[in-house]
Order: sequence, then structure tokens, then C-alpha cells
Amino acid sequence: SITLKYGAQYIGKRQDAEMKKFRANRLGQFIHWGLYSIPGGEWNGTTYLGAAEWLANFAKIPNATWDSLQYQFNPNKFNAVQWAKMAKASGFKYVTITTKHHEGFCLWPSEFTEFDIENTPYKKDLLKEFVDAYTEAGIDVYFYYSILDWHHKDWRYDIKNQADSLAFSKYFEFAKNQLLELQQKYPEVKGFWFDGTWDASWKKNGKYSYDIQKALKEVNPNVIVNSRLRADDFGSRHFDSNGNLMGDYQSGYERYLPAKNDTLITKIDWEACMTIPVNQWGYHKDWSLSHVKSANEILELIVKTVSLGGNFLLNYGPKGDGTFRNEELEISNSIGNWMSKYADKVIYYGDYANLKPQDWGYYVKNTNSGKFYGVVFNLPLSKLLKIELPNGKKLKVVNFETEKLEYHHHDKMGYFISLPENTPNEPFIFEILME
Ligand SMILES: C[C@@H]1N[C@@H](C(=O)NCc2ccccc2)[C@H](O)[C@@H]1O
Repeated sequence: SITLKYGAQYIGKRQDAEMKKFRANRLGQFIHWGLYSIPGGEWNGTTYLGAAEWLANFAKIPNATWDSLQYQFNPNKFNAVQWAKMAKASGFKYVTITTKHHEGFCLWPSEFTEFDIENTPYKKDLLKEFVDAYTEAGIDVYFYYSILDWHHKDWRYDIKNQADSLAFSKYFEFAKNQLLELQQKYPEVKGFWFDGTWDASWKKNGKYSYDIQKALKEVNPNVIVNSRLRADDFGSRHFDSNGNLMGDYQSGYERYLPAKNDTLITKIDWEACMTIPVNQWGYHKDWSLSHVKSANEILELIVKTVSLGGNFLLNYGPKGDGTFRNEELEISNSIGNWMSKYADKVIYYGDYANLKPQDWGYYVKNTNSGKFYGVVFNLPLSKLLKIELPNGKKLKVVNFETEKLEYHHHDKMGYFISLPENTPNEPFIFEILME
């Protein structure tokens, strides 16, 4: 292996209580909220199709113009306790909120910049209200922080000369100071979700990303940091040049999932983040411009993720006034109903079952109860659910609600389980007992 100074800081899955809780949580709420939530993808009468939180970039809006949105940010309908209540009812066990997105605007009063909530009509420490309400609701809080910063004068996309190098070192100090400030002001925070780390400047500075993870861990030894923060000595991201995962979980799956038969991913901790439309993280006025996922589509993505041993972060983009759009409220309601019936069995503590994938849906092993489940999304017209067990394993019982399902066996083909007479008109589960 290659000697690295800024490679993976440890090998293998963490087994401390904090990481076990992160893993058991499985389902999290992502919140993208910032100045971009005010224009909602529209500028000077033009609606831009791209991701609303990138509007400044697409519409080529000068910083001075964009930054003046700060004097309009006044979410007078923001009610953190209501947000936390909705999140809890939807089954989210953790939340990740943008403290600072690429625009550089900070949702907390930072001593290191004026471009923050304190210098808005809202004035109050919005992030504290948020952290307190979600913590009170029993939801773990994580902070999204963008290294890429369009506002900061010392940000550089690349390092071409000594001047760039000096400026970027000042930017690194700024970012590190803000991160330590976030840990100090909001000690409940369980971890950090870094983004905006794809540019050459960051890839050339593996030491910076190594030092940030180290600095955060010095304050909170079990802080949880995503792999997206990290670049190694040679600019390798997520995995170092020896193929070892950096950070505490792989966070490369943005708006897509691993293949159903990907067994490599089941060996590491990972989290997928997902938008409800095709590609909108911040609030966008017009969701008719792309496909919007239904509750069942989202439930299938969640269950597929858990069946491969991953966490799922579902994104919400609140409006500038602090309210959620109707589509998000409806999705929350539908998902919450489903989670209230099934999450304790197939989401929380859910993990890879190591059974051969089938077309009707996904397998989940519950690491708390040790039970195995099938989750059906695609009803077979044959009315038979096929199960193939590893050699030496035999199917004993299949429980569906209060009944035992019939099944027959073919020594080469595996087991064929007869569907119950009337199946629920929603994704449903059955328990598999093997011997
Ligand atoms: C979690 C999402 N990441 C941000 C983003 O820019 N993703 C798109 C992207 C992904 C990889 C390279 C460049 C740009 C989006 O704005 C969201 O914050």
C-alpha cells in the first residue's frame, strides 16, 4: 500500500454507540434553506430549470446583488417546533440542515462573518431554535456545511500561484473557525455533512480536509463526518489512494442508489441523499418542470437503501417564509403513515440480509430483533413470491400479518410462497423464519 499522510484515519465500520445510533436511525430529513429559498428558481421574470439553490450561478447574478437578499430574509412563518413535530410524525430519526450552502450565507450568528442570520430582519439565532426543537423531539441533529463558498473573498477554485495558496489558506482558517464555532455553540450536533469539495483547490489540499476531521474529533471524539469532506495526499476523494474509505460513511450517492446486487457497498457505512423532484434541493416555485416522486417511489428508494445497509436522507426545501410546500406536506403524511406500521421492523436497525435479490422487492434483516423480512413493491402476476436460500438454509415459516403463508419448494428453484388472498394496496412486509 501507498504511504499516506492524509488518508483514511481508521479502517472498518465504527462500533461506538454514536455510530451505532446513526446506523440504526437509517431515515433522515435533509433541509436546504437559505437566501436561495426567497427567489425559488426565478429571477427577473425568468424561471430557471436548474437546482434552485444554484440560481445565482445559472442566472450569473453578481455577488453584490445576490447577497442583498440577506436584507429580505425574514421567515416570519418559521415554527421550529412544528417542523420537528412533522419530521417526527414522518418517521425521521435524524435531520441534516444547511448551516451554510455554496452561497456562503450562514443560518447562525457567526463571529467570523457579517453574512449571517444576525444581519437579516429575522436577527434571531434561527439555528438554535431549530436545534432545540429537533433535539426536544428526540431527532438527532447534523449540520450540512459547504466548503465551496461563492461569497468569501478568499475562496479559490484552483491554486495557480502563491497568492492563491495564501488566500485559500485564509479561507481554510475561516472554515475551520466556523466549524469549531458550530460545535461550541450547538454541542448537541452529532456530525457534519460536508459538500462543495469537488474543486481542484480542495483536492490539492488533502491536509486541510484531514485537519478538519481531526479538529472536529478533538472536540467530540465520536463526531460523525461524511466521506465527501475528504481528499487524500493525491486528491483521491471519498476513498484514499489505498482504497480505504475516508470519513465515517460513504456519501457519494447523491440522487442515485447502488445497484440492487451491489454487495461491496454492504461492507461499509453509507448514506444516499435524495430529492423529491428530479433535481431541486432548495425551494423552487415550479415543480411541474420535472417528474416528482410519489410516496411509493420514495418508500421503495428508502427500503432499497436499507436493504443494502445504507442510510437515506430525504430532502425538503422550505420556502423563504419558513413554510413547506403542499407536495412535501403530502409526502410527509403518506410516508409517516407507512413508517408508523412498518419502520420498527424494516427501517430502524434494518440492514443487509445477504439473501439473493428477487424481483418482487427487497430483503431486510433487523439487527435488533435478528428477524428477516421481505418487503413487497412489485406484486407478481404469478401470485407467487420466490425465495432462494443459501445452501444449508431451509424455509420454516412465512408470516404475513397474523397468517402463515403457504409455500412449496423445488430443490433447484427454491421456494414459492403463495400470496395472501387480499394483499394491502401499499408496500407490505412478510417475516421469514429459516432453519
Ligand atoms: C447535496 C447537493 N449537493 C449540491 C450540488 O451542487 N450537487 C451537484 C454537484 C455534484 C457533484 C459535482 C458538482 C455539483 C446541491 O446543491 C445539494 O446541496
